[in-house]
Order: sequence, then C-alpha cells, then structure tokens
Amino acid sequence: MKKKIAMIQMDIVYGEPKENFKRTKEEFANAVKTGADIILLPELWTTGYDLTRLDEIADKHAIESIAFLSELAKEFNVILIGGSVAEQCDDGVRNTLLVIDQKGKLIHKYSKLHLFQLMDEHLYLEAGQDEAEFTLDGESTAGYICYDIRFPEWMRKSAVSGAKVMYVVAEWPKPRIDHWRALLQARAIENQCYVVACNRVGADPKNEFGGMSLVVDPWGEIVAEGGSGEEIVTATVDFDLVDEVRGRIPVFRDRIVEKY
Ligand SMILES: O=C(O)CCC(=O)C(=O)O
Repeated sequence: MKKKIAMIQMDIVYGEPKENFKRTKEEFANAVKTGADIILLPELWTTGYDLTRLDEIADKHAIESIAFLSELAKEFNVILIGGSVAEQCDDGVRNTLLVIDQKGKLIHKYSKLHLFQLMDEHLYLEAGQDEAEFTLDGESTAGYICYDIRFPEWMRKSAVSGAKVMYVVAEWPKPRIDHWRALLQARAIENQCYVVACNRVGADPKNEFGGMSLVVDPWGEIVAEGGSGEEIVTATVDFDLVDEVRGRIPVFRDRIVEKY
C-alpha cells in the first residue's frame, strides 16, 4: 500500500486562533491540490506558544478544532494528522494531537507526554497519559509531538508494537534544527519505519522556528525535505518498503531484551 502525504509547513499567528483557523483553511486548499491522501499540520497551530493566555485561547475539549478539521476531512475526503492544539481539559490544558479520518471521525487523540521545560511547557501544560499508537487504514502507526523525538524508548515502544509510520508534529526552533534532522533520521533508521514530521516556520516573541519538515524512509533516506519558509512538502510512503527493510536486517528479531 502506498499513500501520498502533504505537510502544511506554515507560520502561525501568535495567540490568534481565529486568524489561524482562517489561514489553515487557505493552506489546506493548497495541500489538497497535491492529491494527498493524508495531510499534516504542525504543533499548536491554533495558538502558537502563547502559553500565558491559554485560559483565554485554549480550545475547550478541542471541540472547535475537531469540528473544523472534521469538516475539512469530509469535504476533501482526506485523512488528517491534524497537528496539535491547546486543549482545555477539566484539570488543565494539554497539547493534544488530533487524528481525523476521511469521514470526519476523530480516531485518535494524543496529548504530549514529554513537556519541554526550555519553552516553559511544564508551567502551563499538563502532560498527557495517552498511548502514541493507533491504526490508520488498517496499518499500525503512531503520532508524537516535537520534544517526544528526543525519547527513543518512547518511539521504540511503538515500533515494537508494529508501527510502520511515525508522524511527528512540531514547533521546533531554528537554533536546534540540526538536532531535528539527526533525531528524525535516527528514529527512522533504528525503528526501520517512515518518519513523517511537520514543523512550523516563522517566529514568535521568543523563538524562531526552523521548518525543514521531513519524510525519512525506513532505510534512513530523506525522501522529502522542506526549506525554511512556508510551503507544502509532499512525499509518498510505501508500506511494503518497511517490511522489506525489516526483513533485510531483522533488528526486531535480533533484540536481546533480557539484556536491556
Ligand atoms: O527538543 C527541542 O530542542 C525542541 C522541543 C520543542 O521545541 C518542543 O517540544 O516544543
């Protein structure tokens, strides 16, 4: 099975959900034109990192974001790895990834597990408790948010349970963009799977973001890579290649788990 992916590598207006819904709709139209089956958005695309105003701008139980993404998914018959949004939950705000199928149904939610202290996430957000894995069109996949990619053991868990594609949504800053590339490539090589990672561009009052949305194949080859400006980055993922690479170097069979 092959699937065409389009990643919306966009700028985000700081703390202005209304504006971001409008801009996302426009960008979405461009992504659809590529003929993609699956479309990705970046992390916190409704609010950006305006964490001090979350009580005003976070989306209550993500209801508005889910409704917005569901409409787009249905209208254009695409799957959405709908980035993450600031979700106002009963016990605080979470940074929540939303996955919507072609019928507009929310099929998976994952709130960021590893909070990034360098950007004050621990002061304003609650960590999630969800699993990263889900099934998409009958295939085992997983989704992560930004800082999560620094935790190989978290992503390994998904690979061991069979994930063939790992989706990442991010607001990764430019000064560490070399880490971004190296970490994503490493996660793809060690887990022998596709890594499909959508980053934002532009800046907020504290950070400049690096773009370079990336698709890495199970052999570690970079098959698509964005620049540092707004663009739609596309690639095709071939699930059979995952089986082929896992067959050639049977890392999962060769693990000696009792020694780890
Ligand atoms: O790990 C990093 O360097 C960046 C992480 C990050 O920006 C985030 O999780 O939002």
